[in-house]
Amino acid sequence: MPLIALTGGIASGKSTIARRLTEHGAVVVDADALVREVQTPPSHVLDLIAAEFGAGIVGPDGALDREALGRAVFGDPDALARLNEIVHPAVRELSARRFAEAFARDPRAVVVYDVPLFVEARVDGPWDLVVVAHAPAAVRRDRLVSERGMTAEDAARRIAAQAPDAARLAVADVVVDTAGSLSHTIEQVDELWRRVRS
Ligand SMILES: CC(C)(COP(=O)(O)OP(=O)(O)OC[C@H]1O[C@@H](n2cnc3c(N)ncnc32)[C@H](O)[C@@H]1O)[C@@H](O)C(=O)NCCC(=O)NCCS
Ligand SMILES: Nc1ncnc2c1ncn2[C@@H]1O[C@H](COP(=O)(O)OP(=O)(O)OP(=O)(O)O)[C@@H](O)[C@H]1O
Repeated sequence: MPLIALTGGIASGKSTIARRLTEHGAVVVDADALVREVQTPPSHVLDLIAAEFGAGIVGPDGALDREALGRAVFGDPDALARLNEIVHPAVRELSARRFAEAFARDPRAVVVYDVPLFVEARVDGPWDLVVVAHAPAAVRRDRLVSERGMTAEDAARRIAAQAPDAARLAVADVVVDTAGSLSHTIEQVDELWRRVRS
């Protein structure tokens, strides 16, 4: 039955942790995927985004131009706040539905919500555990540059658009140290799984 929130800054290793938990049998609900789902046309959320940020934010195929919207919001806190106000309520509703569906299918399921903006969006819920993936911002910035091809400036803007490490650590029940080797991360996740399953 446990409902677990998994958060961490960008490139902190949440996906790595979520994948390992899936291998153990957890049901992972991915907030980034829910964001994409509520933005896929036909979509009331997409209509609101176009009304707020201009029709140029929607490509010729009718889909959201993510790069253009990213340029508009990362680096402009007011614009980002307006985007969040449009997107987050829809994601909140959809996530609650997904948790309920997972527990209806299997009341003993371990459901993990992979949610980057747990702190920023004040995502509330009856969490049994809050797990924070933690690697210092400098490590995450280097990963964004070397592995995702971002410029150092883009990486810094994305990181600055999120809560500081201390704010996430303050709400953690469990911290997974993701600054070391991948096998060190996996070992900690396996330990976490034993704890939630015992
Ligand atoms: C601005 C958008 C179009 C950029 O799309 P893009 O494909 O470049 O990035 P993607 O969605 O894959 O996000 C990658 C990472 O960026 C960070 N990020 C995304 N949105 C935000 C945000 N609103 N505030 C801070 N960080 C964010 C997160 O760490 C996320 O995991 C998109 O991120 C978006 O619509 N964001 C608003 C909704 C949101 O809050 N998403 C975060 C998940 S809860
Ligand atoms: N010890 C580690 N634990 C986890 N990931 C690591 C570690 N060392 C290096 N990495 C790398 O760091 C990157 C983390 O990216 P990942 O997609 O897992 O992060 P994320 O938190 O899900 O990011 P996002 O917020 O952008 O969705 C991966 O490329 C992963 O291989």
